[in-house]
Amino acid sequence: MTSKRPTFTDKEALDFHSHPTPGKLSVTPTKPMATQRDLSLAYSPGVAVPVKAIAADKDLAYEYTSKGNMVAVISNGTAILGLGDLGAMASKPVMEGKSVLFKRFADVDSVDVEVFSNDTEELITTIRNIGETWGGINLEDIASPECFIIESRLREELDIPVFHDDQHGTAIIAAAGLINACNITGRELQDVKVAISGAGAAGLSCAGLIRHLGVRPENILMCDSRGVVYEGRTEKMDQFKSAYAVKTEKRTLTEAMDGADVFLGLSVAGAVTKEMVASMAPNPIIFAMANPDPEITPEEIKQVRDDAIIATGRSDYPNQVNNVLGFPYIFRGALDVRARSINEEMKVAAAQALAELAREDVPDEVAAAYHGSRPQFGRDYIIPTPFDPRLISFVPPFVAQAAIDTGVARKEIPDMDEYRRSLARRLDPTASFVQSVQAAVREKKARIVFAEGEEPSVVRAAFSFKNQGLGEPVLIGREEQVTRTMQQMGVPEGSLEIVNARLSDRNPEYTDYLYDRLKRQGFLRRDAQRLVNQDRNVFGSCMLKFGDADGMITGVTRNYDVALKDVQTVLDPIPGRQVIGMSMVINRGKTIFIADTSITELPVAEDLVGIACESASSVKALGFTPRVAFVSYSTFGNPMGERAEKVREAVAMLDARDDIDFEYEGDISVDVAMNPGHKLVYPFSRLTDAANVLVMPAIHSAAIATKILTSMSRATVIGPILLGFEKPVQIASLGATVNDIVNLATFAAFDIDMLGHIPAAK
Ligand SMILES: NC(=O)C1=CN([C@@H]2O[C@H](COP(=O)(O)OP(=O)(O)OC[C@H]3O[C@@H](n4cnc5c(N)ncnc54)[C@H](OP(=O)(O)O)[C@@H]3O)[C@@H](O)[C@H]2O)C=CC1
Ligand SMILES: CC(=O)C(=O)O
Ligand SMILES: [Mg+2]
Repeated sequence: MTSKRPTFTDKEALDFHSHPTPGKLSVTPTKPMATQRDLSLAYSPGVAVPVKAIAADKDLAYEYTSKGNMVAVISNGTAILGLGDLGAMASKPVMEGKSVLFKRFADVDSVDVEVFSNDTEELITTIRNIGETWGGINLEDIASPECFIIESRLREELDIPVFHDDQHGTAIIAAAGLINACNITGRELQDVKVAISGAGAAGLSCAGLIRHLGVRPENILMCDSRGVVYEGRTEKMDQFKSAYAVKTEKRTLTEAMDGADVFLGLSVAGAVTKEMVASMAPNPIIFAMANPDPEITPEEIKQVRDDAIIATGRSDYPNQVNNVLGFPYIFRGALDVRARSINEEMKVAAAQALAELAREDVPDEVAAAYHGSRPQFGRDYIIPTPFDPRLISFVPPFVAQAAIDTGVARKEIPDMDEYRRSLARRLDPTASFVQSVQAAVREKKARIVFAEGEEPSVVRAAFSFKNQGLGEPVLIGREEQVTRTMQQMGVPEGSLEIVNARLSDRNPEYTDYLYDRLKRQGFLRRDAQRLVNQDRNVFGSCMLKFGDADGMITGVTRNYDVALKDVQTVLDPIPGRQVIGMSMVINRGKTIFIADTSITELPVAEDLVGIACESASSVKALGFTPRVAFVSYSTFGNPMGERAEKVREAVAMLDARDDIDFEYEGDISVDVAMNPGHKLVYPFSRLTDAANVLVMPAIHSAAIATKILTSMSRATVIGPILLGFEKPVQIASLGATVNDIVNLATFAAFDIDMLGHIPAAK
């Protein structure tokens, strides 16, 4: 297969880490700190009450502090990834990264702690002394063999889970893959012969776990930089390797792999040759997991074998064996039962759960997370991918149950089904939603115009858009200027298409069209010519009109109204449809849509009907069931007023139509509409649940409400998404971030308008 390795420049990686705020983490309070009362409860004197309670019973820290959902990621930087000993400070980006993954995949709060010491005893003392304050400790990137001593001592001395991820995380995922690879090749674990390259943290832990799962000790040949770890060897041995030494005549990795069913690589790139692979048993299982480059590449393996099941630690080949599939979910399960440790049974439960999940049928919403292709259990899909949204609700219950069964849980889970549902609700819905839109867009390979092509943030967004496989960006601008910006951004020359409006051979055709459109509005031909040459929004819109591109993103350098006017110079609404702006607001597991946030200032009843039809159809196209509320300051006529009357008129107009296939209600105030229990007071309401589409009575209420949500809550706001134009154009707000631009470009490529809409008027 060809490498699909995601490409980014060093500058992009640095910018990602420094903008808009240095680092990847921040702390968010869970209590309001608004009033004097809040202050006296949160701090002195109120805080004295939980202090005394915890002093009397330390386990009450789980009730009154964040301990129960807080994991420390601790390192001294002596073995950072495959980069070696680069010190504690250099390990900070990785540790922050692990903390972010904890939050992203399992809603575990986490902070990184770097300890500036390479002394084993000092490290143990330091971690032990701060240990009990956390719900668990994830040790990371600490060199072997010290890591074994540090972890086992801390496990003895602390009453919380201490888990060295590089050992056990890796072992759990490798074991899950091995269980499934054996299943596919018809092998039993107790029969397989395994050669392992690497007798360090990861290699020895893998050997330990697969032994526990049934592989016979004498069938595991460990190799390190000196060859096979055999009984009687003295060179470069320690107590940890000795535990895996076997009686054998074999001395080299070449000999160990001869006839082996399974190879596990946890050593260094290039440790394995094609000849070694060729000598393995039929249908060999080859996990070359060294990072960032495997012991042998899948391409090399395929040159000598067509019957191998292959896995690597990387995301650009099928079957990624990486510990990110493990630690978030293992700790989630452990924390939820307030486990005192993570034991073998919990690790085995996690490995078996991961193996089982890969064998399950992949439903639609999961296929979306796999970039649109539906994986099927088999040689190229032996293990779920990290973005599988089922992981959060599938794996932790097995871990939690194993903790309960083995007596290390402080807490039971009374209702496992409810626990599973609550786990699913923890997942940030933005990420899954954006991913499913991205999956659809990747299939389309749309050509998207980035109209402000000389702007640094636009260049970066275009590069990111292309690298994520979302489509083909076209930058409008002067070549020398765009190229200079690309150089400053570290974007490789020639990697993005640039179109100079002034020099384009499409100008005469675009000018003819525009002149014909504007000639009765006081425009001369040369005015039209000037617009095409000089106005990038006009030129870009002409590209869409003539099919030279599929969508456009603009707005970063001009205010919304100006950009909109430029676009309207060239493009019309879809006949029978209304152009609207719809914002998507995602907060704490809930998604709502607000319209019209950008076009019609004071909508009359007909406009409100159009806004409702447009937004309901779009929301449906995005995979949601729309429940539309025509919101107002009044609820069902109380109090009456001029604006509320327009809203009531709009509802009556919809009532008179027979082509409306979505739920709607109004006039209704926001608090009533968004309360699923509102039927108790208004039993006649036609909404079957809380409204998720809020049609606002005027643009100012829509825009103000959305901005308040953005500023005052942790809500993620996408949009306004522009709907109803004959060609998909999206307008970002002035100074939009690279992420905002990419999101809106993705919506331009998605082209919701083409997905079937109810007309504004019948
Ligand atoms: N995919 C994943 O999720 C993970 C992958 N890894 C990868 O596994 C590898 C090892 O990591 P880790 O166990 O933490 O590191 P360690 O430093 O603890 O262990 C490395 C081991 O590799 C051995 N080794 C070095 N060179 C060779 C060679 N040429 N042939 C055979 N063995 C060799 C070392 O031998 P000796 O003992 O003689 O020095 C040592 O036993 C790294 O590449 C890392 O990226 C690690 C964690 C997770
Ligand atoms: C994946 C990981 O934890 C490592 O490479 O160290
Ligand atoms: Mg690591």
